[in-house]
Amino acid sequence: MATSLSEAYRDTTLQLKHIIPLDFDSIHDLPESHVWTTKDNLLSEKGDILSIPVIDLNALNATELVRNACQKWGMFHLINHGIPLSLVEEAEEHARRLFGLPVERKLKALRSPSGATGYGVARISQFFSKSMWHEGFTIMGSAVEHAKELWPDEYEEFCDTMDNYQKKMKSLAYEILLLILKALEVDDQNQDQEMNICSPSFYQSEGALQLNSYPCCPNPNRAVGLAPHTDSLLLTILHQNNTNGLQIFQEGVGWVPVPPVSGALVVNMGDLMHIISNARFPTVYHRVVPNETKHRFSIAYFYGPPTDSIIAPLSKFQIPCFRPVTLKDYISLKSKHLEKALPLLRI
Ligand SMILES: C=C1C[C@]23C[C@H]1CC[C@H]2[C@@]12CCC[C@@](C)(C(=O)O1)[C@H]2[C@@H]3C(=O)O
Ligand SMILES: O=C(O)CCC(=O)C(=O)O
Ligand SMILES: [Fe+2]
Repeated sequence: MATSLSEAYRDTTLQLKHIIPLDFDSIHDLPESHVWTTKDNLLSEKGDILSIPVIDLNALNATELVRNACQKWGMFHLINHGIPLSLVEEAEEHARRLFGLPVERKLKALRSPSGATGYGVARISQFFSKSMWHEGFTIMGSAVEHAKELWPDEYEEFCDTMDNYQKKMKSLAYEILLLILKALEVDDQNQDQEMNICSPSFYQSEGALQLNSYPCCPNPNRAVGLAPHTDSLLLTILHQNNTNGLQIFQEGVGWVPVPPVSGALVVNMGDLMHIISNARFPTVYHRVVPNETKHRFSIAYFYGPPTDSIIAPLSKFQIPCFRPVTLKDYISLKSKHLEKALPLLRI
């Protein structure tokens, strides 16, 4: 039996203090545990004029637009993506309902120290001495076990919405992946072969869903919503509610805000895409800054191949700059070395 994604994320080293979020409802001042002194808050001076491209999935020149956006930013806003707005709104509504529960209730669905799913702080928290102004809920496959802990009698609607959302995201992610392979000039003939490099059973990948909540913050300048990181898998599809906060880092430019575009989903490249594109596409280093007056919610879908797939630069690249790695091994490298995982694979 192949290892499931949640098994690959099983961790035996995490401690409970690295899982339980703050009880935001009862806090009126920023506690010392959440004050980040080293945070460089500097936004790019060109930040206002720089903006992440908006791409229409049905545009005739979508491939070229995706190629340029991926090369320059590793990120784009996607419109005409075919996901009904009603489904996105429904999922956001469920996320609000979940994070709005009293803390005792949310803690019933706490991620276990060795587990991958449920309520808790972001996994990367263990690498930082200060805590983030954030709470999350991770779903891999069915959410039913944790949903029952949150709402013993009325968990079904939540599960149905999350199932449906994941299913739609998965087919959209696949469509985007094909577009990206085209953008990388993998011709149709080679496509099957290239897909096999990613996986013999690519279509069985499950992906993961992360609901994020960043409550209003009493002192946003000294706090961090989500610390800078890159996403590990192939690509991420993000819905952000109408609240600023997401920023991406560009070498030589600084932090660039990614304000929400109504109706659009944000697509960003992850570490695995950086590998298969032989470093032609950057993996996006991003963070979230908190807000004093608006509560930010976001929903991220992480798309990747099955965990036993071998990840390597596409065969068209004659001088590969990464050595092959299975996703399972990459996950364990990343959980030990965070952003030093990718350089460790450099040839
Ligand atoms: C499939 C994934 C992707 C994960 C781990 C696992 C489930 C939760 C995802 C996140 C969500 C929050 C940021 C991140 C960096 C984190 O701490 O947990 C992500 C991470 C990754 O992209 O590495
Ligand atoms: O809230 C956001 O916009 C960012 C979320 C994110 O980066 C993640 O879940 O990996
Ligand atoms: Fe992320």
